Amino acid sequence: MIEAHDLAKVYGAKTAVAGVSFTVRAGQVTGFLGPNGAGKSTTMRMIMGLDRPTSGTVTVNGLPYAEHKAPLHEVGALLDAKAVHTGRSAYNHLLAMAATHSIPKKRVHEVIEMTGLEAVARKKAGGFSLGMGQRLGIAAALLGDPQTLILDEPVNGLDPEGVLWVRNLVRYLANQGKTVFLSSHLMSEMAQTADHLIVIGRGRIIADAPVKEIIAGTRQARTLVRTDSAPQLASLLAGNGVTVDQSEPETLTVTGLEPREIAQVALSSGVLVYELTPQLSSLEDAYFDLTKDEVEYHSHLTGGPAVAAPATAGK
Ligand SMILES: Nc1ncnc2c1ncn2[C@@H]1O[C@H](COP(=O)(O)OP(=O)(O)OP(=O)(O)O)[C@@H](O)[C@H]1O
Repeated sequence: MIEAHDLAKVYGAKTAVAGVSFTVRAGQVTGFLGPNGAGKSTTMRMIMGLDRPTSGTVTVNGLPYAEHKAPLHEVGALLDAKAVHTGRSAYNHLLAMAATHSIPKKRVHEVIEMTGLEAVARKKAGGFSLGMGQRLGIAAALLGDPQTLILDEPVNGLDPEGVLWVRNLVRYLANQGKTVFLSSHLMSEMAQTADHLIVIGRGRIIADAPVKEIIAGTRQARTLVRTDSAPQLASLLAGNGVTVDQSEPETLTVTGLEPREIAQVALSSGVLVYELTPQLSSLEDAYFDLTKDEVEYHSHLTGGPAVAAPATAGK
């Protein structure tokens, strides 16, 4: 378990983390999501004792990281996949780490196998691709079979097979009762991987809830409507907080009304409707809604979540 209380980090005039409190629980995958510069890496570094908090506290399994006698058995972290001694082979790198905690060679072989590094284990880590470096970083994090895992952008640089592998691995570890804390910019990835999300924007927590609640809670109901009288129905529905977007001749997307209310309007005007489908909002939509006021560098999001402003028909 990870527990942060009023945790803050200020660099000169810059407040990177503005006093956050949260709990990351065992037995589930918790995603740490936020735009660039939101404070994710700084928070993770403070958890790992690599950055001293300006104020507040953070503990891992009940103690500050530095007070654990055998930290590799408590918490494994992937914070910077490039932080590997480049001249050493992957095997020797892991062996050297293992030696600091009297971890047997057998475990080194195990983590190499778990991370699919067998073929390159004797090669110098300096020549590794980004994806291989990520796998090695994850192998190192798993070495002490820790109760808590902290992975900063673990799918960064991985191919689709690697992404799937990370997803299955973290799920497996959470099912074993471990605490898994994972950061990512990839909202779609989080939707498939995490059970619970902590969303951070400009150093503050803006959501801390199960993924399902975040998806369900932030958007107004949207309904796909198919009708042979699209312009007529659009003008009947639009206005008073209801927006209607016509994407195809017989297709409308209605925001702000429940399907039953749309059907009622259509019925009372004699308009034929042949499909009414509630649209589930994606995590990407929810994330964009949550963070739209919290983005430090707006340009970083312009190529990101595609949330088209609905056009209002009939105006
Ligand atoms: N050593 C430092 N000195 C000064 N400012 C820093 C330092 N480290 C981070 N910051 C600033 O603190 C803020 C939070 O940075 P942080 O790296 O924690 O964000 P992040 O959410 O991990 O972002 P990204 O996804 O881009 O890595 C940013 O504005 C960053 O520029």
